[in-house]
Amino acid sequence: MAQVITSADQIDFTVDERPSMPLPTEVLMVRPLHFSVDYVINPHMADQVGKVDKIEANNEWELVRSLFDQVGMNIHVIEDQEGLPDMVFCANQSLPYIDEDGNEHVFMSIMHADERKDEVPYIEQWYRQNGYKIHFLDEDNISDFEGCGDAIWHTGKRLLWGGYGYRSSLEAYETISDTFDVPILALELVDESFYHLDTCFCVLDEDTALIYPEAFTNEGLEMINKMFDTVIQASKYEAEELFACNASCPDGRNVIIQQGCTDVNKNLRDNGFSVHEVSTYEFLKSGGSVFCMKMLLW
Ligand SMILES: NC(=O)NCCC[C@H](N)C(=O)O
Repeated sequence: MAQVITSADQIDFTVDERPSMPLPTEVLMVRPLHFSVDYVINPHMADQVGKVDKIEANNEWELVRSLFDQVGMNIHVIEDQEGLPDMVFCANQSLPYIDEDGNEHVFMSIMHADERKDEVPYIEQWYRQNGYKIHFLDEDNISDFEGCGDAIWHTGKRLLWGGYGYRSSLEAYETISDTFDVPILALELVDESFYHLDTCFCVLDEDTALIYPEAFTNEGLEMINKMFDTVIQASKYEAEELFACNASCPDGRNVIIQQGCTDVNKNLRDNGFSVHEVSTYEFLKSGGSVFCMKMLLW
């Protein structure tokens, strides 16, 4: 039965009580040969049309890839497509899941912007080739859902966080919760610079999150504070200009993050995390950084 939770008083379990889910071991990445800013679908892209340095972008992408490799993840690479300049952001076209019997499932996204809709079948093809059970949302009743841009697994737990408001609809989470049989803690996003949950919320381990508080409602903040023992807060500068919260911590220990997030990085180290900085400046021009440049899988 679907359980979509929108306020702290509806949460009738603790994180410890949720069944465990294996940590991801695999990473899917899309090589950005055709990456550019060709249109404006989020505030970060304004004034950046035509301004991507493609060679630099490829160098940055290689360094992101090598960091995931260094922290022990297995990497799978597919090629992007001409005419789909945002395909590199492969957190967005799907939401994968591993069930208690070890079967792999995926929900395919309904992209909010027309410009990105054609990315989804290419990613779907990869899942098909790799034996996933593929699920679809009902496009007649659900207007949009942008995968792990908005739907983020609680590290090591059968528990999902779901952002909504700009790119994903709250209704999508009913179907997902029902199909995957997991509760979903739904967080409304209220600042368009933080248009995906992964721009303002990063689960670091079972007990720790990194957030930009101003992107949420009070109800949302109460849920976050109820479920995490430690909540690290990013400043407006590090969150908005450097995408600090778009970091990735695939193993609950190593954090891969845009270069220069000085205050956040100190906080991460003080809390026992290993910090790996990387430049994603070319991708920031499009409104993305480390987290959205990959998909974590099992
Ligand atoms: N934050 C993410 O998960 N993805 C970044 C997507 C950037 C892309 N230009 C977009 O606006 O959809």
